[in-house]
Amino acid sequence: MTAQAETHAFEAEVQQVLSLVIHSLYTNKDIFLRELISNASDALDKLRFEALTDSSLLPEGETLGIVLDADKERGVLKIADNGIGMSREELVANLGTIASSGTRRFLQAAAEGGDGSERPDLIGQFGVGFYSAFMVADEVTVETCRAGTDEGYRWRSKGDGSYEIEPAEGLSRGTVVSLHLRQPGEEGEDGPASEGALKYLEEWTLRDIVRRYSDFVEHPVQMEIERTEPKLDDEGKPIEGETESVTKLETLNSRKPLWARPKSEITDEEHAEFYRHLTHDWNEPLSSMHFSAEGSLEYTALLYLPSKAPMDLFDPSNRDSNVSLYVRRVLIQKECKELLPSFLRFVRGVVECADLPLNVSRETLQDDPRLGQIQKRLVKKTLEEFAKLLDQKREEYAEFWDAFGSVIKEGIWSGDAETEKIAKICLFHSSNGEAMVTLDEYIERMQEGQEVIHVLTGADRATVEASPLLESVMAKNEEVLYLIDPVDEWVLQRLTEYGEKKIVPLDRGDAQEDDDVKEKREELQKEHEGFLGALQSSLDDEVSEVRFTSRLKDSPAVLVAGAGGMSGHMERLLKRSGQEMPKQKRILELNPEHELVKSLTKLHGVDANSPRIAEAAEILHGQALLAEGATPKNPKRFSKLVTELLLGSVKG
Ligand SMILES: Nc1ncnc2c1ncn2[C@@H]1O[C@H](COP(=O)(O)OP(=O)(O)OP(=O)(O)O)[C@@H](O)[C@H]1O
Repeated sequence: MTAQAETHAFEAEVQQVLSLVIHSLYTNKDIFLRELISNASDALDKLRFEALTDSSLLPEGETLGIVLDADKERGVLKIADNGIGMSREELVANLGTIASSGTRRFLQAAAEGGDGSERPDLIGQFGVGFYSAFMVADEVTVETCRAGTDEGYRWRSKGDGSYEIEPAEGLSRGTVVSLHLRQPGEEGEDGPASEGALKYLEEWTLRDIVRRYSDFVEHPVQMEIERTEPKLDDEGKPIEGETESVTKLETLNSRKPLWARPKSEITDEEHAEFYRHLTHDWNEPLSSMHFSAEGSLEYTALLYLPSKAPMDLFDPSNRDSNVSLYVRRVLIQKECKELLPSFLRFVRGVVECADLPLNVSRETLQDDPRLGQIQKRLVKKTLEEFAKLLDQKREEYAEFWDAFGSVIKEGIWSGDAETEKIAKICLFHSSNGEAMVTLDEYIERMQEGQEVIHVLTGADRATVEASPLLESVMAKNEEVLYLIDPVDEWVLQRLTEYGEKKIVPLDRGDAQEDDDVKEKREELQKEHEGFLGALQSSLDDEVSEVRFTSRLKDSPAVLVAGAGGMSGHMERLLKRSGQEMPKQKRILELNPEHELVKSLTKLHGVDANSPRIAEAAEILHGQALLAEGATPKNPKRFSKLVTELLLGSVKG
C-alpha cells in the first residue's frame, strides 16, 4: 500500500455477495467476461450520451472500444475501455457498496436457491456483475479516469472484505480492469483445489466467449493477436519460404446489433443470447417480436417476452418500461418509460428510431408525441403476440399468464390500452374445470337463455367454490368465472361487459331471475315483511336490508352488496392493505324455500317478540360470513349461540 492509498471496508452486503460469488454461486465462470464487457460497453454508451451535450468529452475522430489484453507471463487479463470512467466518489459508490435495491433480494434469492448452482442467473439480474470477476481472479485492480477530469484512481481488492483506493498518475479517460487470474491448484476457501483460471489468457478461449456472449455488443471488442505471416519484400510482395511474427489488433465480435439484421437470419440461439445480454435473465425468452416501421416515423423494435417472472415484477418503485431507446445507434435511455405502459413493464427489448434528434434529452422525451406513436404500436404488437401465443401455444401461454397475468390486467384498470383487447387475452379460473378459460370460450359455452357472464370474486378457488352464491346458477348448468386474483376486484370496475354481454358479479345487485320466480318471491317478501323487518332491526349495525332471494338452493342465507356496492372480498382486501374506509353495510338475503327460514317465519307469526328471532338473525349473518371465508363479527358470541342451539336440539 502506498502512502496515499486508503483502505475501505466493503459494505456488509457486498461482502456477502462477494463470498457467494467467489465460493459457490456460478458454475459457469466464463460469464465474468460477459459482465465486464457489458460494463465497459455501458461506460462507452454513457460517454457517447454525455458527449451529445458536451462535445469536449469525446474528441472528434476518436474511436470508442474495448480492448482485451492477456499477459501470460504475469497471469493477468485486462479489460480496457475508453468510456466514461469513474471519479473517486463513483468508485466508492459503484464498487464498494451495492446501491441497487435488488441486493437484499439477491441475497435472499441466493439463499433460497441452495448452493446457487440452480440459480446461475442471479449475478447479472441484481446488478452485481462486476463482482463476478472474483470468480476467476484472486486480486482485481481497476484503474479509471472520469471523462472531463484528469484525475485518475486505482482501486484494488483481493475480495476479502476490503479494498484500497489511491490516486494514479498518467491514466487516460476510461477504465482498465485487471484480473490477477487464479493459479491452478490454489485452494479455494470452499474446499477443493481449483483448476485455476489461466485458460482465460488463451486467445481461442477469449474469442469463443466473446462470440458466445458479446457478439452483438456494438462497440468493438479487440485484442492484439500474434500471427505468423509470410514476410514481405520492399514492394509488399511475399518472400517465398520466409515468415515473420506479426501482431495485429483484431476485432473479436461481429458488432452488428441484432435488431438491425434481417429477421429471417437471426437464429433462436442468437435471440436467446441477446435477450440474456439485455436482461441478465438466464431463462430463454418465451418469444420475440421484431418489426420495423417506415414512412413518416422510422424505427425498428426488437422485443422479448420473458418466460419467468423477474423478482422485482411487483416492486412498486420499479414500474417503468424496460425497453431501451436508441437513436441512430446511440443508446439514449436504458429504461425508457415512454415506450411501453407499466402493465407491459416485463417486456424487454430495444427500439431504435432514426427520426428522433440525437440531442433529445430525457425531459423532452416525455413530451415527444412520436414516442406516444411508437408506444401505441408496441402495445398493439405485444397484445397481438399474446393472442398468437394463446391461440398456438396454449400451455406455454397458461404458464406465462400465471407469471404475468396480474400485471397485464393492470392495463384494464389503468385504462392504458383498449380494455376489450386486453380482456380478450385474459385467462380466468372457471367452474367448468381446472383449466383456465378465456371470455370468448365462456361465451361460446353459454346456455340457451343465459344473458350475462357470471363471475365471483374471492380469496381462492376453494372459498369461491364453496359459496352459496353459485347454487342457483350451477343448478341451471351455467358457468361461473372465479376471479381469485386480488387485482380482479379492480379489473371488474372497468370490465363491465365483453362481447356485448354484461359481466355480472354474483355477489352484487339483484339476482338474475325469470318473471314468474320474481313474482313469487315478491309475493312472499310482502307476506313476511314483518319478519324481515324484525331481522333487519336486530342486525341494523351490520346490514342495510334483509330480503328474500331466489339465488339460493341449499343454503339459508347469503350476503350480497347492492348494485355498484363493494363486495365483502374487496372490503377485506382494502382493510388488509391498511386503507381506511367507512363501514360497508351489505344486504342479507334469505332463501324462503329453506326449512330453517320457513320455521323462523312461522315462529315470528306465533310470537313476533321471541328472543329466538334476534339470535337466529345473528347466526344467519355469521354463517353467511363464514361461507365467504370471513369470520363472524363476534366469533366468541357466535360460537356460544351455536352451542346453545345445539344443546337445545340434543336435549330435544
Ligand atoms: N468499465 C466501467 N466503466 C465505468 N463504470 C463502471 C465500469 N464497470 C463498472 N462500472 C460502474 O460500477 C457499477 C457496478 O457494476 P456492476 O457490474 O456490479 O453492476 P451494474 O453494471 O450496475 O449492473 P448489471 O451487472 O446488472 O448491469 C456500474 O453500474 C457502473 O456504474
